[in-house]
Formats: sequence, C-alpha cells, structure tokens
Amino acid sequence: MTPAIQTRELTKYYNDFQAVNNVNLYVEPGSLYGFLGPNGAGKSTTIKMLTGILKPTSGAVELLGGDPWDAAQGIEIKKRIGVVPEDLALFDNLTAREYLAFVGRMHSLDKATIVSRGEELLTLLKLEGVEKKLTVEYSHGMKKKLALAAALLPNPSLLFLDEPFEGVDVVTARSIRDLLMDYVANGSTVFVTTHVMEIVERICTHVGIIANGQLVEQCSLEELRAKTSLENRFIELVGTTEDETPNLGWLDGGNKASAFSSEVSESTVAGETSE
Ligand SMILES: Nc1ncnc2c1ncn2[C@@H]1O[C@H](COP(=O)(O)OP(=O)(O)OP(=O)(O)O)[C@@H](O)[C@H]1O
Repeated sequence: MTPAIQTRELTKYYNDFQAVNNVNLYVEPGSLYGFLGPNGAGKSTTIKMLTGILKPTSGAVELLGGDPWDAAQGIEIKKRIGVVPEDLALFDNLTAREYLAFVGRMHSLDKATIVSRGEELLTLLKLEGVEKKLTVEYSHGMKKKLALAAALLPNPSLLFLDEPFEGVDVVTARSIRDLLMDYVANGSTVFVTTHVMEIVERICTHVGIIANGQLVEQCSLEELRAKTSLENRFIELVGTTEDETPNLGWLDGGNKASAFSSEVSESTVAGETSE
C-alpha cells in the first residue's frame, strides 16, 4: 500500500540550530495521524517541510506516492492536498464567500460546485451568518474555520492541519472533530498537530510524538493504549522529573511578605518608642 506520507531522515537546520533531526514518518492512507510534541519540538517546521512551505535541509518527503519538492510532480501533488497552516494566510479584504470562490477557481472548480460546497462548509462551520464581513474583521477562531473550509473545498486526499483546535470554541471543536472523522472514514488522510490530548485520544488512529526535533514515538493509538494512556506516554517521553521542577516557593500572592512586613513595622515602631 502506498503510504499517504513517508519521510526519510527529514532534517531542518535554522542556521546552525537543528530543529528537525532525521525524522522518519510513516502515515497510512485513511488514518487520522496526531502529531504531538511540546512547544518548540519541531511540529510546525515538519509540517511546513511536508507541505512545500519550507525546504528541508536534507532528507526526503513522499506524499501520496510522489515528491512534493520535485519540479515535475510537485504541482500535481499539491492539487491533492489541503493545508491549514498555523499562521492562516488568508486574504484580508475578501469575504468568506469571495475567499472560497478564489480558492475554488485556483483549483479549477466550476462555479456551481464552488457555491454548493462553499454553502455546506460555511453552514457546517457556522460561518454562514458573517458572509458580509471581510476576513480582516474575523476573530482568530473564525479565521481558523474559514481556512479549514478553504482547505476542504477542493476535496483533497490528504489534509494537513497545524493546531486546528487552538482558539476555537467547544461547539466548533466538536464540528471540526466530527468532520475530520467523516473525512477519514471515506478513505482520506489527516495529519494534525495539536496540544489537546483528549482530542487525539478521541479521534486519532495513529500518533507520532516529536521531542527536541526527534521522532520519539510512532504507533497506532490502539497499540499505545494497550500499554498506557497517551498522556502518561507523552509525559514519560518528554516531561521533566519532579527533581527538575522549580517549586516557586516565593509565589504566595504576597501573603508571606505582608505578614513579614507587618512584623517588621511593629518591631520598628516598638524600637522607636523605646528610644
Ligand atoms: N524561522 C526560524 N528561525 C530560527 N529558529 C526557528 C524558526 N522557526 C522555528 N525555529 C525554532 O525551531 C524549533 C522548532 O520550532 P517549531 O515552530 O517547529 O516548534 P513547534 O513544535 O511547532 O512548537 P509550538 O508547539 O510551540 O508551536 C524551536 O526551537 C524554534 O525556536
């Protein structure tokens, strides 16, 4: 079976700092792959290299059986993938419908398809009431939803989402969750980064954990659950020990300090009186 995503020794240096270190990802088609890691672990850097935004320093990427970095294959592969990047590159001065029309035209969809798919996506993501607003006036969560709608509009085989649940309300999170589960049930593949373990446990079929640029775990969620919970495994792989954790004994809301200062002022006053 051709993997949806495969990387070999994928590596990225920013000057002399190694952000991603020889990562070998393997994502089966039809899976919902959760890519986890602490802040600064290398998730966004990896997703940018997978989606053609950031050139790898070394190593190889294969998406849907082809090389997205190859001049001949790259455009065809990119037509088959959808991306919701971390920094949501939307055009500020378009409404949601105008933006979806633009994306649809870029993918050579006909007008009727753009309109019907666009309406369904806007309704599902609860953006249909704000069609007159320009995207520059959108809240962060609204921008996230529109970026997701735009990524899904061309019906991609493989969808990349960088933190889709960050900054969205509970109702929207559930809509996105359900939508992704339906999407993979039809044979498509999702690669998603998130910090929300609960969502990964609920919807993902596979998980990869990256720490300090290295892939330290990659397995099915079923396999992982047979041994421990996702949270325990994550902490085991990337957490700090209690010995290393500062206890912030000084953080008492000023209570100890004020008790001390009242003692001082009482003794000072007493001292002053005795003189
Ligand atoms: N343009 C850049 N120039 C230099 N260093 C960078 C650049 N972008 C990211 N880094 C560094 O590379 C490392 C990985 O960053 P990356 O954004 O991939 O992490 P992340 O896992 O997505 O983090 P987060 O969960 O906080 O979004 C970090 O140490 C970061 O400071």
